[in-house]
Amino acid sequence: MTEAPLVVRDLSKSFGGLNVTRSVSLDLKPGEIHALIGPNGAGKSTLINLIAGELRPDSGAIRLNGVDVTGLHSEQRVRSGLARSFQVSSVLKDFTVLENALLAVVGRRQPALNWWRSTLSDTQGVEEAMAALEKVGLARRANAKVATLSYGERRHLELAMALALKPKVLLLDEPMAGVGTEEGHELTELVSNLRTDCAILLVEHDMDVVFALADRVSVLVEGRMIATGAPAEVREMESVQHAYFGTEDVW
Ligand SMILES: Nc1ncnc2c1ncn2[C@@H]1O[C@H](COP(=O)(O)OP(=O)(O)OP(=O)(O)O)[C@@H](O)[C@H]1O
Repeated sequence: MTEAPLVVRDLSKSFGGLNVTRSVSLDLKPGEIHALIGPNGAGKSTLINLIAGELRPDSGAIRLNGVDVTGLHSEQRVRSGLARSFQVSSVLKDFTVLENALLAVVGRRQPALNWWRSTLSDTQGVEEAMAALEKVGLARRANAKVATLSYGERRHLELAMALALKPKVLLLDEPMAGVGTEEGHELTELVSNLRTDCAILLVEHDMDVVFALADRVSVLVEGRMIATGAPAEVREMESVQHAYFGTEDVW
């Protein structure tokens, strides 16, 4: 049987005396959107950073498409089929939309020096970058300077840059943060359609978005994974209501 695109096993991470990730295990199935939720400070971003390779775990293992990537750098994980879209805007404002998407394509294919000169005449690269922009509805803005894009359009571009890496696994850390209601709906639909391209691990605080998108939900509380299941199922779990929701009715 083929292994799940992302398998996390018994992952642990401490900062000084603080155990932020405690023996966390997680499987991401092909084509699923899996939401990771939990209260502030539960360790969601730390887990994403561990999976992306920005942080090293103290123990445990991470496998991408059957390959153990625990000891690999983030760029090597990208080449193994992992991409992430950042919470903080990471696009180059003085470049055009197309140039930003092209940078992502080139970064995947040719991380060595001397890349930019060859990139400008790289028709296949341009086609791949345009295909990624098409996916997020930004192709018509390809030649616009990023500085002229709306905030929502920049979030679309960040997604396109992640997609240009042709990932099998996409990590999305609060993709809707800071966007308005209408743009939020658009982004939700867009993310929903990405299911056919890759499996997605989504960190999201907005429960409406979680319910609209997630096939499964995992709940992280104080560094421990306390529940995984279908959204409606997880919502009803007493342990989840007790540990995560406390006095607030966030659903
Ligand atoms: N580099 C670090 N050094 C020390 N402590 C850290 C570091 N990074 C995170 N922490 C701590 O680890 C805990 C988990 O943080 P993390 O950002 O992963 O939580 P989170 O669930 O993403 O929170 P939020 O929902 O507020 O973004 C917090 O107590 C945080 O202060």
